[in-house]
Amino acid sequence: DEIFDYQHRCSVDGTEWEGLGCGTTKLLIKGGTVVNADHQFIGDIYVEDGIIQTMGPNLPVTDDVRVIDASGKFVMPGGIDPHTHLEMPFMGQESCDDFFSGQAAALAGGTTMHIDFALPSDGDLLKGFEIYSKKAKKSCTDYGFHMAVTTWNENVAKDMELLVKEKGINSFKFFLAYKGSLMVTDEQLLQGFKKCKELGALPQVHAENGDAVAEGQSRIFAMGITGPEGHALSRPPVLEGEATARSIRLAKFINTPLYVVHVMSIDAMQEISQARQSGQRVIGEPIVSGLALDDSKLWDADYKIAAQYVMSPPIRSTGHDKALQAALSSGILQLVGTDHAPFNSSQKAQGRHDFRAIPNGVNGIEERMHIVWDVMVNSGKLSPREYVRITSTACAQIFNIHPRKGAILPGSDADIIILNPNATTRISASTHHSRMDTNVYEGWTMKGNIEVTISQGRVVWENGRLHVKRGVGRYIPMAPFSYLFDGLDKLDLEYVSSLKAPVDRSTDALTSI
Ligand SMILES: NC(=O)NCCC(=O)O
Ligand SMILES: [Zn+2]
Ligand SMILES: [Zn+2]
Repeated sequence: DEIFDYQHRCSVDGTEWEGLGCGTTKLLIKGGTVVNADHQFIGDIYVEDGIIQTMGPNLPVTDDVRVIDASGKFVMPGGIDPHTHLEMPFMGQESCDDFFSGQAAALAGGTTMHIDFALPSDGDLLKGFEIYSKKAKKSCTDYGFHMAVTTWNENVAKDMELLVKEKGINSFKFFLAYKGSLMVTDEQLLQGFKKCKELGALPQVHAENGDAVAEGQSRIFAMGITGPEGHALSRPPVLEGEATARSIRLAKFINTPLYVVHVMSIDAMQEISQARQSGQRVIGEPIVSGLALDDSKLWDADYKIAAQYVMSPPIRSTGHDKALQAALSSGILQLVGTDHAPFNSSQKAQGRHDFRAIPNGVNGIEERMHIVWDVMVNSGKLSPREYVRITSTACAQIFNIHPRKGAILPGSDADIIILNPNATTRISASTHHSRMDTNVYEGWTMKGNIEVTISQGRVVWENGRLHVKRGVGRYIPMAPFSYLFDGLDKLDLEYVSSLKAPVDRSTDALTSI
């Protein structure tokens, strides 16, 4: 935590804050281009008590208000990362960013909220939720949870109900990969989908065929390929396409909406495209590494470099990245996450002689907003408004926290970023705020810099300095039955009425015997 530059301490509303500007609870962000997902205008935003109060041209200002000049810059909702793994126990390691360091990194990169995946503890969902809630007490920004379901029994069903009705959970992730640990069978997946639908919770899938991955790993290892490149070779896109197609079809059979996390390949993206074209409610989430990187580094002769890029589903060969970008532009895919699952080089060293033991995961929580700006907006593939939609608003809508989050509107939380399109950003492990000792975007240089991040109405990132405090991050409960569930009952009725009438056999020969 010594990396953070605390200038002074002060007390505001009984809370101790550290850092420059920490005492300012009244802010006027002046003259910027204010961008929402559906409209933009040049004007001011007035913030007080952590809430956006008013917006418009030339708002009046009093002496006790701090004015931030945003002319020539974009003023946008803070990023919401729908997919992170902080302090995650996984493959014999624990991801090296905790809820403080990971969130501090997020704030330095313009992300003001994230949704982390809480894992069950020995299959116990409630216990897992409590453990994660405790870990998150050190939070310095707002967060929510998805809950993973890794087995099926009566207790799981009961816990799901309690988590949705009393604990603010409205999404559950099912792993179709990681055989022998997190993976569920089709039967378990079906039961989970049914329960999700009943509760109005969104099922999410990690779509890779875990049985086939295990087979692929044995095959590639037996060929003498033991290094990080073996990871990509052992779980090709066809296995992601298969599991994506299977989960989409099972979701159709149950008539539930579905969210496919970390879409990494053309194969998976095309399945989502086809389902959406047929009218099925499927959400596709690409992640930054899939949009911006290719698999070439997995073949680097230096193990430390190659192992950094090991994640699942794997980062694919050139071509998949461009296709995913295009799918995002055209609306086939809806929002961008990171799957920030940071394992540093000493943790990655665990798989030095066997790629199957390399902890899976890459960094991204701090880089997402900049890389997506570069890859999608600087390239002309998306407008700033669309950028806001895929980095913030769509996530808030899907997880039912809009317009509290994901919007610059009177009454919304004052989670705001100021992006200077003419300034330059350079990404490096030597300057980032995550605890990772490497960065998969090392050396990436781009036009556009998030100069200011405001979280809960306070300036937490400014002039290249973080001003954050443990424990002020709030758990944001998420209500069930988002817009994705509207009208599902009508489709259920349509299904029932489409069934051909059953045959009356009461008078046939066998019955009368
Ligand atoms: N993706 C990855 O490699 N690690 C995190 C766990 C997961 O999301 O599957
Ligand atoms: Zn996953
Ligand atoms: Zn993940």
